Amino acid sequence: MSNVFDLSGRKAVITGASRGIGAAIAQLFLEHGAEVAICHVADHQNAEAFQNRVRSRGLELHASECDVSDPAAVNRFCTWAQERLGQVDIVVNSAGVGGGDRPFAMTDDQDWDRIIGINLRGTMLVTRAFFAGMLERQYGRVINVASQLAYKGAPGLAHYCAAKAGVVGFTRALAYEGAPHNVMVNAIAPGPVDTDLLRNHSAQWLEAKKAQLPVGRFGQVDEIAPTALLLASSAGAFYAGQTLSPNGGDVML
Ligand SMILES: NC(=O)C1=CN([C@@H]2O[C@H](COP(=O)(O)OP(=O)(O)OC[C@H]3O[C@@H](n4cnc5c(N)ncnc54)[C@H](O)[C@@H]3O)[C@@H](O)[C@H]2O)C=CC1
Ligand SMILES: CC(C)c1ccc(C(=O)O)c(O)c1O
Repeated sequence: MSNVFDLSGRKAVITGASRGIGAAIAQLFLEHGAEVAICHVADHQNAEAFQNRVRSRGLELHASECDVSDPAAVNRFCTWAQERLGQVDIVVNSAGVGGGDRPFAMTDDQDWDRIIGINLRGTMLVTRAFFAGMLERQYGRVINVASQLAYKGAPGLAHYCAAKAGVVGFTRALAYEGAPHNVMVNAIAPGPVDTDLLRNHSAQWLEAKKAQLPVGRFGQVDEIAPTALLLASSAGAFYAGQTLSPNGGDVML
């Protein structure tokens, strides 16, 4: 019987995947037969531990450092990934940073540029490095990790919410260019997920956040990764320009 979630023979690049949501997606893709290259920033310990875990199961994970907001670093990383994988079929833009819960009036241009640079510009840079090749080969999947805060907004996170809303818009626009060529561009907009990024917030912030959630708890990374597998595999072949929200019912569209 065919497995519509099978990724055998597929080559995937996943940014921000030394830990958290990106790592869970990389793990699931490997388990479904994909060859995977990841990047991270200054997180060698987690990246190596992840590689060792994968190797102990007889699989191989390519990992490198790359700041996705730096065009030169992105070019080097994308060339490096293609040397290891060959033609890349799937790109998952998961690299992201939060805003530190700082009121807008206290932020400066540097804060804004950093958050937009990594979350939005980084998504664009990495996608652009692979998009033309996907169009040429008439096959590709781009999966952008946004956030439900793109819809909800949140105090102290104006730059982050703007960046993630930008990712949703970028996803829709690019889907029009990709879909006629079987290059499907979609996004995932999770609710709050228990990762280092979320744990950066104060205990008080986290308690208040949890109390707002219909399910009364944060998501786990393994509850987000299957949505990426759906969008990456033949099971998701008819999705274009969509933003799917595994969010425990916090935002219902
Ligand atoms: N944790 C959450 O509650 C939610 C997270 N998200 C999004 O999910 C994505 C993943 O977040 P988490 O796994 O929670 O974060 P995390 O902090 O656990 O992992 C972040 C990953 O991104 C990498 N990274 C950070 N800056 C980078 C840069 N400049 N270039 C390349 N890689 C970089 C880190 O090295 C790490 O591998 C982000 O885009 C985030 O905005 C969306 C909704 C909710
Ligand atoms: C960790 C980031 C800043 C974050 C925090 C909270 C939510 C949420 O309440 O939905 C998110 O979606 C996030 O991306």
